[in-house]
Amino acid sequence: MRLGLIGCGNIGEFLLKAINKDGLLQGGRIVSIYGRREESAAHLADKYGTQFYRDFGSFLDSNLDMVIEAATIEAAKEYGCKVLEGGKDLVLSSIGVMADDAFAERIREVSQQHHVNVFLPSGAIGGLDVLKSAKALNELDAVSITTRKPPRALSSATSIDKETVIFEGSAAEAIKLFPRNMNVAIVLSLAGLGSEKTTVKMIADPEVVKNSHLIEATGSFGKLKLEVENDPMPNNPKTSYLAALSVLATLQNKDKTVHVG
Ligand SMILES: NC(=O)C1=CN([C@@H]2O[C@H](COP(=O)(O)OP(=O)(O)OC[C@H]3O[C@@H](n4cnc5c(N)ncnc54)[C@H](OP(=O)(O)O)[C@@H]3O)[C@@H](O)[C@H]2O)C=CC1
Ligand SMILES: O=C([O-])CC(=O)C(=O)O
Repeated sequence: MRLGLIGCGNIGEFLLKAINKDGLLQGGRIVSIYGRREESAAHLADKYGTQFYRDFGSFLDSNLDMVIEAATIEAAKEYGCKVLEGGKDLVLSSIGVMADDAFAERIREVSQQHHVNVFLPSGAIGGLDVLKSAKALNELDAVSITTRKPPRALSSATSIDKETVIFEGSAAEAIKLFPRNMNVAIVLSLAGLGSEKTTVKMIADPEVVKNSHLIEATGSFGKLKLEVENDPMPNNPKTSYLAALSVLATLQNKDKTVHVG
């Protein structure tokens, strides 16, 4: 499987190391990367034996089977449909882009037209399997996420010196205000009740070093309560290491014939 990568930051470099250096994706290799900053992307291309493209068209034409987006919501919006129209599967990290209903609808249409797949990894959270089962008979009643991060992981809250609730509202509002921290709320919305009905609480807490997410849900199945306490990525405290692992796991599982969960 020939993979292309958009974005050469934390998740991008994690994938380059895991796949191209450590061989953790059987039969797969990142052969092309697309980035904005030539100096860092060219260095990574050299380090991990791949080709760097500055021109998106040439990147897409480099005989790829699948493209992984690990950049930003804006980049996902700009390039997502082009990838699918080019006949390639797509893995999105910046899942917040799917909070835009018109864009999400377009992604569904284009992927059907071109017979390609879009993968939305569970990212920095879990419990999506429970929500999907719980709503099989439309009997999922409520879903919430409480995110607690150190202030330095929340760029808008750098001067906070005691535990502070910095946001309470819907997932739809949360992703607009915190596009680098609330992708989790949108994947949760997609698995459950949608971004208007999924409720979010964000806490900046100077006492913690981990990024924790508490998922709670109720329905005819009973109750869900799941908390992950994530170590941050070394170079980007906003991003949890689990988010990078989940992109790799999505790639490792995509062609399995026996599906778990
Ligand atoms: N689903 C989930 O649970 C999670 C999702 N995420 C999301 O995943 C994405 C990647 O995260 P992470 O790797 O930590 O982020 P980083 O900020 O470490 O890296 C992002 C990279 O994307 C590049 N980039 C930005 N815009 C473009 C563009 N238009 N074209 C090409 N490259 C671009 C940046 O380059 P430059 O240096 O030029 O800006 C940078 O190299 C983010 O959107 C993040 O919010 C993160 C955590 C959890
Ligand atoms: O990595 C995390 O803990 C969550 C995050 O930033 C996001 O969902 O955007």
